[in-house]
Amino acid sequence: MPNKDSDISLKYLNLLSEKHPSIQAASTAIINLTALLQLPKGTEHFLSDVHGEHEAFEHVVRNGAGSIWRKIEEMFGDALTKPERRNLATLIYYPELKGPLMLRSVADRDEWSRLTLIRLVRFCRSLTAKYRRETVRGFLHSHVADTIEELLYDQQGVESKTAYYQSQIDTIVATGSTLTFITTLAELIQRLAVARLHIIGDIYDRGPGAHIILDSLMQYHQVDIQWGNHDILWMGAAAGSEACIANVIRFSLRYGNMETLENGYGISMLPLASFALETYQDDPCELFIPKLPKDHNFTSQEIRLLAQMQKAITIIQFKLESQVIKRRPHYLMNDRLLLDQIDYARGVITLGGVEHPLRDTLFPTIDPAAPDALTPQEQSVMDKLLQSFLNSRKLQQHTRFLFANGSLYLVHDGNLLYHGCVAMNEDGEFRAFNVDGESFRGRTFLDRVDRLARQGYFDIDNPAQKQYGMDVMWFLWCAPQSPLFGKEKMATFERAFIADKATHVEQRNPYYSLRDTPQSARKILAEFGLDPDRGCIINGHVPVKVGKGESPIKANGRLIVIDGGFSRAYQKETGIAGYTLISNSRYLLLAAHQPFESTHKAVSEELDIDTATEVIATYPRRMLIGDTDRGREIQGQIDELHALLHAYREGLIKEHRLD
Ligand SMILES: O=P(O)(O)OC[C@H]1O[C@](O)(COP(=O)(O)O)[C@@H](O)[C@@H]1O
Ligand SMILES: [Mn+2]
Repeated sequence: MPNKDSDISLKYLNLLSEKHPSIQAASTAIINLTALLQLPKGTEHFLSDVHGEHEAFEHVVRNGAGSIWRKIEEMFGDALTKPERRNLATLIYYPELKGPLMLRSVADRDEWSRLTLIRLVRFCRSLTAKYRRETVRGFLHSHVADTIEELLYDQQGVESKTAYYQSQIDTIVATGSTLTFITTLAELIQRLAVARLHIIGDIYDRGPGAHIILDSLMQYHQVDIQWGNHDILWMGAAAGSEACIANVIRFSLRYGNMETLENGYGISMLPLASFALETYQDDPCELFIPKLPKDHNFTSQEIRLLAQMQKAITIIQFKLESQVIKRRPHYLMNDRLLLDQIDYARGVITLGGVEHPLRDTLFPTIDPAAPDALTPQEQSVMDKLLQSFLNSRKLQQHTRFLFANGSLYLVHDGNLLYHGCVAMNEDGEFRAFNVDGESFRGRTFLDRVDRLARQGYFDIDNPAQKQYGMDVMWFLWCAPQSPLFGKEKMATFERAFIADKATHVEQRNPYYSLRDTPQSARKILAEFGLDPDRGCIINGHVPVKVGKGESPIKANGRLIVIDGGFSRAYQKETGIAGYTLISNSRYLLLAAHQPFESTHKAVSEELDIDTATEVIATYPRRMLIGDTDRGREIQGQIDELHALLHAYREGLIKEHRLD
């Protein structure tokens, strides 16, 4: 029992009594919450660097990173043939697509329906064991909740109920409700299989479907996001940062991936296209030919236009970035003022005292006397693009979702989740970031830039502060000390204009070598108030070169990198096609996925993703909800309810309802 003189104020207890208006209501809440703590913790999945590969993402979420297939094998391994199990799995993953196909193709619809419903109920029932009945009911639409609940909690084998149960199945079929119930059961299975999803950054860029992933995450029952550099870039663009807008467009054009910009967010490329056509009409723009997938369907004219647009926006980007760097000297990025280092007459650039010939010397919009000044036409293009970004309802909705459900890092159940790094010096100390005479490092630095990024989006009453925040969002995209980037430079200019590959190298922050040592990981865990002996840092951002023998598990298990290359651009480097880290009530598992073909093939050919799963850690006992952060929150609620009960009983608060 909590102590009587808890410091919970009477005012707060009065508020609480509105929600629990009687002694019995408060007691019932205590009973339910206390029992909840005894349930096994929910299964959580961690993903990162999905980079717009929406079909692969959808599949690994729908198939529970392979856990649903394993359970089907376990439950139906003897009763069903492998083709029947594959069919059932595909139906569970894509009920809305596979269900209609099956109903049209099976010989005996009613028989298939009955059998399938019974199997899905059985499968679903096995997953409900970890949930309160009320929670499961909360996942169901009201028009089917009663029936589903009766089917799920049917007392197996009780003579009197068998006919009752069978009749429900038969009547579902007879009333033509099979598809509704198959879909409901399948979606319930997907929900029950994964209690919570953690996305550790880089939803956007390179692949075509970031906007589709965001829509899907907005519908997901429990999700948190730790922003990646690509995410904060799009968030900065949505906030109205011109430097971020230019980068977002350049990156999309680089991959010829206009779906998110044009179809997802309705951003018109017309102003940029017409400006590029006119300004670069005689320029082959060869260095800016987009990196296109083999199966692209662009015409040669379209590819040429994309190249002209990419060059046009790249020059605008460099100018805008120079402006940011000059107005934020504390970013210490003057080495990136590259336009000022170019001898336009000779077509060379001097970097670190070394002269490099430029592979492209056509800069029709650059005035050597003021290289980072936008021409009136460039400014007009940026003005129109800015309006397009600000007025895109879907982009603004996704951005607000990322702010509401996301952050720079997350401390969760003793673990620390962030996309990139915590900037360190060679000696393993946290790198200080100095501004206005103040020094920020480690956790205080991450907290500061998290808040400044939010100001960059929300602080519309204070334009100067908002601009400061928007510049921070650009800083987080590409600055050496950014916790989302962590490389000495983003060598976009060098990779485009300089042949010498030595200038293309992006030296990583010392964090990336120190992260292999347990003491650095332990230092970071302690910095964030976590147990250095048991906590785990979970990162994305830098692809794990699995094919070359690199392990995702670093620092004796204190740090795990889960960027397994969902992005097709990185699969050569990683040798796999993405990781899912799985934390359930017994184990910490790492699932390594093989490449995913397509949703169409997954449904029509019943192809699944081959996933190899390895146990990373086995918990000493089954972890309960009571062992988690959520459990600690619930315990707090229980303590408050005991105080309320006490207040009712001591006559300090009157009952509002006579239960
Ligand atoms: O070759 P691409 O796709 O342009 O990517 C190169 C750029 O992307 C980065 O790797 C950042 O993107 P990631 O966070 O996805 O790695 C930069 O370091 C690099 O300059
Ligand atoms: Mn990244």
